[in-house]
Amino acid sequence: MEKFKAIINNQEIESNSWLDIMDPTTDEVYAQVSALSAQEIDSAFKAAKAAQKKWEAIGIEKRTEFLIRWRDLLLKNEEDLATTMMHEIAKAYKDCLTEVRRTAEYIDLTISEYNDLQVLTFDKNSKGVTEDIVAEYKRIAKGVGVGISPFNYPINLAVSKLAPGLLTGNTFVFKPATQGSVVGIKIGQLAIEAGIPAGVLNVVTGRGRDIGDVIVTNPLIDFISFTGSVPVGRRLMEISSSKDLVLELGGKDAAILLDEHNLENIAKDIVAGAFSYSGQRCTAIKRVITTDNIADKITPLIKAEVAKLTVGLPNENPIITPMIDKKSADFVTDLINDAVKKGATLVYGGTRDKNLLQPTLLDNVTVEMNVAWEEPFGPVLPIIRINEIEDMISVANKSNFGLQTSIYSKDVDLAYKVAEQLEVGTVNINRRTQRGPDVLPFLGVKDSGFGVQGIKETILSTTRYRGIIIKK
Ligand SMILES: NC(=O)C1=CN([C@@H]2O[C@H](COP(=O)(O)OP(=O)(O)OC[C@H]3O[C@@H](n4cnc5c(N)ncnc54)[C@H](OP(=O)(O)O)[C@@H]3O)[C@@H](O)[C@H]2O)C=CC1
Ligand SMILES: O=C(O)[C@H](O)COP(=O)(O)O
Repeated sequence: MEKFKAIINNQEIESNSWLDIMDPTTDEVYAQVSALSAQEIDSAFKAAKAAQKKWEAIGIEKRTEFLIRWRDLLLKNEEDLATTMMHEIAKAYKDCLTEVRRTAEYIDLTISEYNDLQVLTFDKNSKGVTEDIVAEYKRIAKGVGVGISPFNYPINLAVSKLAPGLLTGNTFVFKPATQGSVVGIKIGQLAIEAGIPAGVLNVVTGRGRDIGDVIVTNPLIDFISFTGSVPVGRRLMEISSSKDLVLELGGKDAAILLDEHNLENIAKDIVAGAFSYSGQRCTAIKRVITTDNIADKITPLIKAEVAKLTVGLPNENPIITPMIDKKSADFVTDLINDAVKKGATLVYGGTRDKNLLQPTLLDNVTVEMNVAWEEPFGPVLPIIRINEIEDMISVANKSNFGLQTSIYSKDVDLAYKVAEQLEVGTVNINRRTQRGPDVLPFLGVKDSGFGVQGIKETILSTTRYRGIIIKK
C-alpha cells in the first residue's frame, strides 16, 4: 500500500505515525498518510512564517508565473488526481475530472480578478479631503494563513482558499480532510514541481480531532479559512488564536415552488440539485416546500426523475455512489426511518447496500420530523406541504442554516418579494442552489457560515489595506 508523506518546507516528513485512508467503495485501506505530531505542525507554521516576507517580496508577476505553472501541472496530472479522488471519496470519475478542470479555471479567474483590483488613491481634490496630501491604499498579504478543507471537494475547496491567498503573497499551512489527504499531498507535490519556494505551501495531515486544536491555536496564524461542519466551525470560533475567520459550513437549502408553471423542467432541476454526488454538497437542495396542489403534481414528476438516477460504483460514473463512510450512511438511514415512523410517505428508495443508499424521496414530511431540519449530506429529499406563502417563508427561515434557497415561479416579481424575506446568503430564482459561477460571492448566514468566499472575496479576505499618506 502506498504511503504519502506530509510536506513541510518543501520536504517530505518522515513521521512516526500513519493514518489509514479508506476507500469508501471497498471499505478497505487505500493508502496511508502521515499522522503528524504537534511539534511537526509547529514546524510547518515556522516554515510558513519564515517564507512569507520573501514570497511577498518577489512580486505579483513572479507569483503569477508560479501559479500558472501549478495550474498547468494540475491539468497535466488530471487523470491521476481524478483517480486518487475517486478512491478517497467515491465521487464519480467524470465528476472528479470536472473538479480538477474547474479548479484550473479558478486559478485563471483568480489571476484576472487580481489584475482588476484597484489601488485607492486620494488627494486634495478628493471629496472630503481638505489637507494637501496624496494617499494610496494598496492591498497587501495578511501573512500566514490556515486552510482547512472538507472531504467533498478535496481539490476545489482547497485551491479556492490557497490560490487567491498565495497569489496575494500569503503563505499557508493547509490541512486537507482525512478522506482527501492523498489528493491534498499530491497538490502540494505539484506546487513543489511548479517551483513554489520552500515554506510557502505546507500540507499537514492527521485526524482533525487529534491535530485540529494544535493547528488552529498556533500563535503564528494571521487568518483562517475553513469549510466543513457546524460543530467544528463553532469550535474554531471559540479557540482559534486568530479571530480573522472565514467559515463555510452546512446548509439546509430549500426549493420553494410557488406555482404550477414548467413543473417537468423544475422536477429535473430539483433532482439534479438534490442528488448529484449523492447529496454530499453543502448547496444540495435538501427540502422542497410547496402547496398540496403543486405537490400532488410535482411529486410523481420528481419520482420519475429520481428513478432515472444511476446508482453504482464511482468508476461507472453514476450519479449516486457509496457515501463517504458508514457513520454518514447510518445518519441518513436514521433520518429516513424517523420520518417514515412519524407518517411520511416513502415515495421512492429507502433501501441500502452497505454505504450505497438508493436515492430516496419522502412526501408529506412535517416539521415534527428530523429530516425537515437536519442536513442529511446524503441522497434523501423531503417534500414539505405548506399552503400559504407566509408559512413557507416562516418554515424556510426556521432552519438554523442560511446558505441558499431556490424559488421557482413564473411570477418573478412575486419570487423577488419572497427572496427579500429569506434569511440566507443567496436566493436563486428559477435555478437550483449551487456555488457557481465561481466569480460570484459565496456566503452563508446563521449556522451556514461567517465571511464570504468567491474569487474576488477571497482575494479581499486574504489581504488587507496598507495606506501610505504623504503630506505635501
Ligand atoms: N458551506 C460550504 O461551503 C460547505 C460546507 N460543507 C459542510 O461540511 C460538512 C461535511 O464535510 P466534512 O469534511 O465531513 O466536515 P468536518 O467538519 O468533519 O471536516 C472538515 C475539515 O475539518 C477538519 N477537522 C475536524 N475536526 C477538526 C477540529 N477539531 N479542528 C480543526 N479541524 C478539524 C477535518 O479533518 P478530518 O477529515 O481529519 O476530520 C476536515 O479537514 C457538512 O456539514 C457540509 O455541509 C462541506 C462543503 C462545503
Ligand atoms: O462543498 C460544497 O458542497 C460546494 O461548495 C458546493 O459547490 P457546488 O454547488 O458547485 O456543487
